[in-house]
Amino acid sequence: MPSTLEGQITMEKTPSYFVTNSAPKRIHMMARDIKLIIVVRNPVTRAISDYTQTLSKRPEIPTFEVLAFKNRTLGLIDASWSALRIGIYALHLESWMQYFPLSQMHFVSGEGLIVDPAGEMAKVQDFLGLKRIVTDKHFYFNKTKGFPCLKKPEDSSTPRCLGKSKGRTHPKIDPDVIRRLHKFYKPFNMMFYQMTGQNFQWELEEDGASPGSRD
Ligand SMILES: Nc1ncnc2c1ncn2[C@@H]1O[C@H](COP(=O)(O)OS(=O)(=O)O)[C@@H](OP(=O)(O)O)[C@H]1O
Repeated sequence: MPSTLEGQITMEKTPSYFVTNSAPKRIHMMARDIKLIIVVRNPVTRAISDYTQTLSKRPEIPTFEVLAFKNRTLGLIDASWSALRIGIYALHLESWMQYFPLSQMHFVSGEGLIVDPAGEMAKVQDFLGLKRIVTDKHFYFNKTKGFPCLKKPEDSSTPRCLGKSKGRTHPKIDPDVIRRLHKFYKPFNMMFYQMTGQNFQWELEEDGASPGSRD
């Protein structure tokens, strides 16, 4: 990682740190005053997105419905399947809270990032103590992509959307499985809202009408 000069902030992005048990202690040893940004979305949609990504690389894997259960008849969810385990945010956050105060953490709503990217970016910039440089002016909604894109990135004069692997169409999942997963996550989500003091309102999405969700 390059040295950070006066007036610069060094950023590092590794989504898997949030769910790596050893990460909080190691990061605390490296820089205890670090600021942590965690992007979270409805864990059910997150799991389907995760599965979609794996499926694109390994089309032979079993269906989502098969992988999600230890025993489907008994309704026993396989919480050890990484696509599902990652979404138990309260569990992962607990390890971080043993080393870092909440004031050093900022939670970005994945849904908010799609419906109001400038609003989420304003909160990120405030958290980092930066001027609100990135605003509404920087985004436009790309109808073909179905997501917001950057009007004009720093290094180019043409608009830029995220790549093809972001915002892929998800496979259709059995609605009963979706319902069971919502039920499974509900207590963990409640715990997460309590721990963060933020209500992400994922329970309102149980009818499948989540903002930005195409499941
Ligand atoms: N602007 C914009 N354009 C495209 N996609 C967007 C955008 N904002 C948020 N998203 C959502 O980001 C999801 C992919 O994020 P990932 O967590 O897989 O990214 S990463 O692997 O951590 O880089 C991706 O999930 P999928 O829809 O499942 O592909 C999107 O829903």
